[in-house]
Amino acid sequence: MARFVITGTGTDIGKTVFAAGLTGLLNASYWKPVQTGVADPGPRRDGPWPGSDAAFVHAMTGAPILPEAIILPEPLSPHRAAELAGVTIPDLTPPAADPLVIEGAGGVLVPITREMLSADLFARWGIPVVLVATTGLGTISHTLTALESLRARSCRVHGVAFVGDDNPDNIATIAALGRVRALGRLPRLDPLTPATLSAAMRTHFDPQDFA
Ligand SMILES: Nc1ncnc2c1ncn2[C@@H]1O[C@H](COP(=O)(O)OP(=O)(O)OP(=O)(O)O)[C@@H](O)[C@H]1O
Ligand SMILES: C[C@H](N)[C@H](N)CCCCCC(=O)O
Ligand SMILES: [Mg+2]
Repeated sequence: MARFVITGTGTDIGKTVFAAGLTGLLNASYWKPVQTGVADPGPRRDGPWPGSDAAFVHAMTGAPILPEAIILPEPLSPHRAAELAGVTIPDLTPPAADPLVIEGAGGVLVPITREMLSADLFARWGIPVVLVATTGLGTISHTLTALESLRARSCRVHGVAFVGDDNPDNIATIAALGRVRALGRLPRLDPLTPATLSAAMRTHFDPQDFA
């Protein structure tokens, strides 16, 4: 089985870019169960909604995209975006695809509902969790805090994937104090293209670490 949940130390930190890279590296399918901040494009096109994380992953990899369980227009936490849309979050049982890369919304404790946080869902799934973290100042506390939150909820922590400029001591410190595998580091790519992302993933990550 090669099924992984991609979560992060927060929102906007690089989960989708890393998830796209991992999806390509593993020849996996991709699933974003709850997407917020994306407006309905009208009659659903044959494919991911423009502006969604799934649309980015598909553009970067051409990978099979499994439809979101729910897409909400407000760029907010799922619990609040659903309330404002007047809907309830549906059942979020992962598809059976394998290999499969699942991307969470925002950081590890983002509320899916007012009763269930993202990490609670990941624990229920029992799928290994990859925590995406930045490399610069501030990441040590953010990452160790996220790891404690995941473990307190019995999530299966697979390792940390870093995004950003190299920072060997921050990475080593997090690995040691967090008792966690540093899986690799994805540099900030410019340009960010299917080719540069694929090359960077092959250079900085080992598929065997996800076997
Ligand atoms: N390795 C990278 N190289 C270049 N740009 C990057 C990289 N990682 C992230 N970015 C850019 O940073 C921004 C945020 O990245 P991304 O969308 O992956 O964040 P996210 O954690 O998935 O956010 P969300 O919580 O909304 O899902 C995007 O504009 C993305 O293109
Ligand atoms: C809108 C954003 N891009 C994500 N989809 C959702 C992020 C929720 C963050 C909630 C929080 O931690 O305050
Ligand atoms: Mg994302």
